Amino acid sequence: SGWWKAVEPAPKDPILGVTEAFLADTDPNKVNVGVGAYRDDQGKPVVLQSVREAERRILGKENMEYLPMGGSVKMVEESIKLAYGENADVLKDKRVAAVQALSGTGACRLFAEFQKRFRPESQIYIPVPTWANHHNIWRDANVPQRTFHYYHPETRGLDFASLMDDVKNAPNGSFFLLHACAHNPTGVDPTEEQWKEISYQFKVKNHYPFFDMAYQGFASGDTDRDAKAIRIFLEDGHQIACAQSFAKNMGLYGQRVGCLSVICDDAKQAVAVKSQLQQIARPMYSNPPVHGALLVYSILSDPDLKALWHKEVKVMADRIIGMREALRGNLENLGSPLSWNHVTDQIGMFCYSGMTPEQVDRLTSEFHIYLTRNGRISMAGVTTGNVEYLANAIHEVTK
Ligand SMILES: Cc1ncc(COP(=O)(O)O)c(CN[C@@](C)(CC(=O)O)C(=O)O)c1O
Repeated sequence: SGWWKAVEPAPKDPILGVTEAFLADTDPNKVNVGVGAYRDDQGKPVVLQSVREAERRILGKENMEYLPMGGSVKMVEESIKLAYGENADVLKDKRVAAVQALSGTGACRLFAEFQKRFRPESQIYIPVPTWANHHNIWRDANVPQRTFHYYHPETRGLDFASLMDDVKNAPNGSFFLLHACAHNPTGVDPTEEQWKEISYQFKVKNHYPFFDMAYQGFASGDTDRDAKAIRIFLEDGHQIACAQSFAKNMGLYGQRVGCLSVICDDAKQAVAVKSQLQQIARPMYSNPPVHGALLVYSILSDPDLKALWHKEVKVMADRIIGMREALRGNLENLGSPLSWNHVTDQIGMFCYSGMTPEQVDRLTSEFHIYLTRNGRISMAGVTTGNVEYLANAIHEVTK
């Protein structure tokens, strides 16, 4: 007779469930290369110095008032400058409707709800593979999903030809989800030339580009370089939308700081669109949290803190690139019969190893190494201390 007796246990989240299993494991050699959260070479989480300095500066000065439904206007202004470039025309012309969001997830969800409300007949084309939660977000927003080719298993690279076929064959005016940089889970990004071709074809087809930029700065260490796809689409005159996250590039994971921006025809339309985004936020969470927004604003608006942050984000990116080289080198030194070039060709947080779910299961059961069953390795969890152990285990299950 219980009210909720029909409620079944939910399935484990394919990503966050890995962390739970890792934490439950008592083996001293256990390694977590599951969730995409940065760790230093000692395997410890990092709070950036720029963040600690920002905390010091706001200590005792922060109020506890409600933010507006659209969040911190000052933080949002800094955030879209980071995405679009300080001198972007769309900023000068005030054509960007932008609101603070609950990190990247919240920004994606706000857009999905906005898309459903104002383009009820639209669908969304999502790359294969993509971040697992993208499917949940557009499902819960009741936006029908289609897929488009992205990853090429044989080359472990981009299947550009098939991607372009799908872009050309989709109905005119289709919505596409694009990862701006550091594609999750494959680590495979289009080249600048390929982005230009994609942008051109989107013009021809009048497709709508929604960019999820969860790793700006984290991929190459350079925030402008990681925003290259967005800048190309802007130059070509596309009206894009962009979800930003400060979880990874500022290490503000649990502060839930992000931004959703939608480029409009003109300033008047941007005001209207922003007001509608706020209407969606109000019944969902009313208004976003203060603390993280103030940290982001403090860092991006202060030249010294911003310069320090740029240095720190490059240190994180460089450490990961170093671990890619180390992992590939160890695998090659072990005499692996497979090619591991993709470990260093891929970019950002993740290496899409190509291992099968069964091989992943063996890594976990025999070696206490935790990663998602699609073979994605969070390179941030690799250290000089565990890279040999990891390479040996991968070699054992793949040879
Ligand atoms: C492409 C992409 N978009 C958005 C997000 C959302 O992050 P945020 O809401 O914390 O800003 C992630 C995080 N993906 C992680 C790093 C964590 C997760 O799954 O939530 C991952 O391990 O894939 C992501 O990889």
